[in-house]
Amino acid sequence: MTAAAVGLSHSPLIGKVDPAPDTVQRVDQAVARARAFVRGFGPELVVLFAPDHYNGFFYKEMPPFCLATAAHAIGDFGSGEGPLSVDGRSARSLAEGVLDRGVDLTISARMTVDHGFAQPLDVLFGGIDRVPVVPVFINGVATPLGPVRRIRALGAAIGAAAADLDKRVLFVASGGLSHDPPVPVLDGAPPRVADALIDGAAPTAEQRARSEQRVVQAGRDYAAGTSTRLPINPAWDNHLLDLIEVGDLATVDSWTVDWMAAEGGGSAHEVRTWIAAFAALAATGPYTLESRFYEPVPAWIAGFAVATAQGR
Ligand SMILES: O=C(O)/C=C/c1cccc(O)c1O
Ligand SMILES: [Fe+2]
Repeated sequence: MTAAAVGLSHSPLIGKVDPAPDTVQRVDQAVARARAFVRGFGPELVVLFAPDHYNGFFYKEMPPFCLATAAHAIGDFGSGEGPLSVDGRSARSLAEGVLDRGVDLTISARMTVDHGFAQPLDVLFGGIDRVPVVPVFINGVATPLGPVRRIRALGAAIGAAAADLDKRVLFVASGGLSHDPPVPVLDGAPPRVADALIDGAAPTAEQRARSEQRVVQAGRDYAAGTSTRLPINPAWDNHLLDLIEVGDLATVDSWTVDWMAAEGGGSAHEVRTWIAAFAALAATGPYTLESRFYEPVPAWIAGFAVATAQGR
């Protein structure tokens, strides 16, 4: 088995609230490099770790993480819509391998996913149905969140299980790094919002447009420097990238949930996808970071990072 990994921040604001052209150009270059890396690697299977933003997972039942044997994307913010090409056989085999290794995995035979999954598939592969994929949802917003060491354990179990597949496997992380977008919070939410977060009744087109517009406005406020939300934290973001670069993921085991949110914002826990993906790669053997890009992009409400790593 050969393995590689790509970490890629996502933002639904890309193309909607854009930063200066030179920033877009630098990001485009980093993404083009990641795309070339993926083409060169030629994955037979992609294990995609991504969060959800109350489009597929709700408080009625909110697992800390969940692996899909089938999935479809809703197409929020103009991202890809429709079924993902889930490799059901590999998905079941990974699920068994993870459970055998003592990590209590939830599975979904009909996962609903949003831009968190669709954007990296669109960006890296040109569509959501172009490559055999096993989607793995990692909760990064719905508190209470469990200790991050459990996410590293999940990643390590998935990596070890993937090593039994005899395939070229690419682990992809979607999300982070530090960012604090206006994602709703259940604690103290008015009854109408609480019901939506718990039951997940499909919003009307009008409601969806309103909530997407709220995020767009938040991006404009960040870009203008008038946002009252937590700023992007480049020092924290680069600290995580340093740990990933030197393969010292065990350090995150001592990070507390509250400290991560205080440093990186309400959605900083999307970095759990990075921790899972690189722990998965590390479980297959040592790796080398081939590329690393980082830039804070307030207009996208994202500490925006792109990294590629090759198993040795
Ligand atoms: O409100 C949402 O659905 C998501 C917003 C958002 C904004 C910026 C970066 C992200 O990772 C997001 O998920
Ligand atoms: Fe997100």
